[in-house]
Amino acid sequence: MIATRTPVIELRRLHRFFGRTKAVHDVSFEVYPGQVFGYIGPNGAGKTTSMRILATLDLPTAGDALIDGYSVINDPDRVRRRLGFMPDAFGVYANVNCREYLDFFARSYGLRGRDRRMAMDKTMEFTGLDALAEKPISGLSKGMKQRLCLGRSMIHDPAVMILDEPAAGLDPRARIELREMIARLAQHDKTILVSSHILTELAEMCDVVGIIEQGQLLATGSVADIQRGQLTQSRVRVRVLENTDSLAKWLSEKDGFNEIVTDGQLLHFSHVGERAEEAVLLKEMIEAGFCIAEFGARHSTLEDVFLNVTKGRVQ
Ligand SMILES: Nc1ncnc2c1ncn2[C@@H]1O[C@H](COP(=O)(O)OP(=O)(O)OP(=O)(O)O)[C@@H](O)[C@H]1O
Repeated sequence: MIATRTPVIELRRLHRFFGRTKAVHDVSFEVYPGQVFGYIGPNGAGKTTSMRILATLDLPTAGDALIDGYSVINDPDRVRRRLGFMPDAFGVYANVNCREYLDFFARSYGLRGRDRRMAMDKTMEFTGLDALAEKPISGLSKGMKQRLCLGRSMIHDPAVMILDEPAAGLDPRARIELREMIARLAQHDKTILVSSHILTELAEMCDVVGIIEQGQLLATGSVADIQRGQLTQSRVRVRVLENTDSLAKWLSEKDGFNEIVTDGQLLHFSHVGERAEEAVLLKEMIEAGFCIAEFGARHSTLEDVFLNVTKGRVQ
């Protein structure tokens, strides 16, 4: 999706303190139309607190949050109409089937007559729940309950969806299905803020990520942006046509290249530093007379980035 310049979700120096706990401490970021923003952090990082403020369920201690330009403090009603919130806990409703459950939320959003029926049909079809319309909620699997919860948060066709740890507790198949649904929502021009501590899940579905810990946003940007902004650890693999041991000795005399292992024509080593240093190293190897047939580095995954960024700061 191509981002335009007006953000749909905006956090402006958001703070929320509970006594001495700084649950959210000076967090600012923007999400643009059609983007999927991954909000990543360990337990207790402040994700739910910020999302609850965006959903107008709590107020900030300082700062503001805006949906489509409307402040959660000054214009909560307008915010609610534009926003669908999927909380991390599914509300329990005894003796209600899927259709009745969605119908209740459709009516709560003021949908009447034909509009309500159309919204129900669309939501059931989107979530794949049409076959289970008459099934009591108590008999649904966790994955189906999550679909229903997603359905409830999109019944009024909001432009913005806030999804708090939607993948938590799902089996792998249900996770894949959820991921596909989120991708389809983005294709329908929804702007999505989705939280998780399951990092690899978000890497595949998000355009942008923000890493939060102890209430503070440590990094935002695309995964590649975050990697560029810091030193990364790489495992480099080199194939040299001859003199592998000489190359290993030559390399061991340089700073910053460790865990050197040779295996026939192959040489592996670790490198912590800027990516550009590896390109310089390759040039130096060739200039030193080594016949390099292959040179490649294994890139960090989002999980690596997360671990790197939050290193030593997890609560
Ligand atoms: N109502 C509250 N009263 C007091 N402290 C709170 C309250 N809500 C949250 N906190 C504290 O604020 C911090 C942030 O919590 P929050 O639930 O936002 O984190 P989270 O990133 O969503 O974590 P999780 O993944 O565990 O849901 C935690 O230290 C939590 O104990």
